Amino acid sequence: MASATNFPPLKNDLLLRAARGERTERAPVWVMRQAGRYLPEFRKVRESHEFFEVCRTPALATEVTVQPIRRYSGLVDASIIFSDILVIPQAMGMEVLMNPGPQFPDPLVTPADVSKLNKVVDVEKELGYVFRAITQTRTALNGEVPLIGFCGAPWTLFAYMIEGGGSKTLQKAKTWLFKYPEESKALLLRIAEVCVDFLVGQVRAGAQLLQVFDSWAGELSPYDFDQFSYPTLKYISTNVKRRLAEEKLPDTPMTLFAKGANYALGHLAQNAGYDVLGLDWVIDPVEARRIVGDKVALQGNMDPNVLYGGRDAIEAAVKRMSEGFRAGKGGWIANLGHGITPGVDPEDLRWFFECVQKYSVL
Ligand SMILES: Cc1c2[nH]c(c1CCC(=O)O)Cc1[nH]c(c(CCC(=O)O)c1C)Cc1[nH]c(c(CCC(=O)O)c1C)Cc1[nH]c(c(C)c1CCC(=O)O)C2
Repeated sequence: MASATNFPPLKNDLLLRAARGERTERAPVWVMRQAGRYLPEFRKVRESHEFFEVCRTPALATEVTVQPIRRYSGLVDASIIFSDILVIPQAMGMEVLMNPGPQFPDPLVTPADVSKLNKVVDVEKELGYVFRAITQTRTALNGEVPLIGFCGAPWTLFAYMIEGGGSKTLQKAKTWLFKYPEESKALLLRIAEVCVDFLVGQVRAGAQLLQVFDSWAGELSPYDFDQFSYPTLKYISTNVKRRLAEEKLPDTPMTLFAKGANYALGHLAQNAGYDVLGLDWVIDPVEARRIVGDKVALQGNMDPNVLYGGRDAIEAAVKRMSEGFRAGKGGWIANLGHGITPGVDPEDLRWFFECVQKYSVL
């Protein structure tokens, strides 16, 4: 396997220091989905290339990953590789379309359908294009900011694979959990194994921080999260860290964004094995810090819709968020509480970055 070394030296390590729990001089800032449709330069690339074509073509993935770094040069402190969480179901043998949301023409209906998935997933073969995109992007970034790699969490991917796309109730995926708990746990573990190989490969290719997106964690009761999602999240952090050490790869900080699972914050901080917990906007920063103690860094958590409220609203929200996170101990990475949406004016996002730079100073 290709091992990427000798990248340009990193000039801005705020993100990595905050992820390790340091109270940095100001908060590093980036936003989830920062490479996306709110940017005209992204829409331009998408005019002539399908979504998954961009993911699979390292030169295009590099270009769109770097777009927000170029536009907001000096204001944004991290890049995240352009890809999607659904590349894992694809690697496992499922077809996924994006039109405009995700759609699986042949979702898993009953546990018998699991036999249709690839028995063994060779991530180098199936997802090598992500690794090549990471290596190219890391070179193109020229050390300006660190590069984040990511994957979807097993529960969220399981839900997509069974629902066949987005869903309001997750009725089909939950039917599996409650009707076929053992088969569900076995499939969740299979997905987790692919996540581990995929994340380790991303570090080998040049990713400097890893984020796991459990976007649908909040749909589970605390008990069911503990039964079905938590064990796979723990499995991922334990095995990624073990493998990185064994393979003498850099010890890489890991972020867990378990959206809506604020009921589990204390437990996750104590036991899940992640360096950073991502927060949605439904929890107050001071309260979140009180719950997690100084065990982890926190990331988040402005409501993405504040970006539609105009400059004064953005400034007031950033000021309040900064005061909350900076009042407590530990590291803080400023971000939104979920992805930025397509209708945001890029100049309003610039203002958000400027406000973070102003108000997060210690
Ligand atoms: C659930 C989920 C998905 N994908 C992802 C998640 C977890 C985060 C979350 O909860 O939002 C993660 C993701 N998707 C994308 C990234 C790229 C990196 C970045 O954050 O800039 C990342 C980290 C690109 C994308 N992934 C997608 C787009 C838009 C598609 C397009 O370009 O036409 C982008 C930029 C498509 C996508 N992909 C997915 C959905 C539901 C959709 C359609 C809805 C939407 O557009 O927001 C699945």
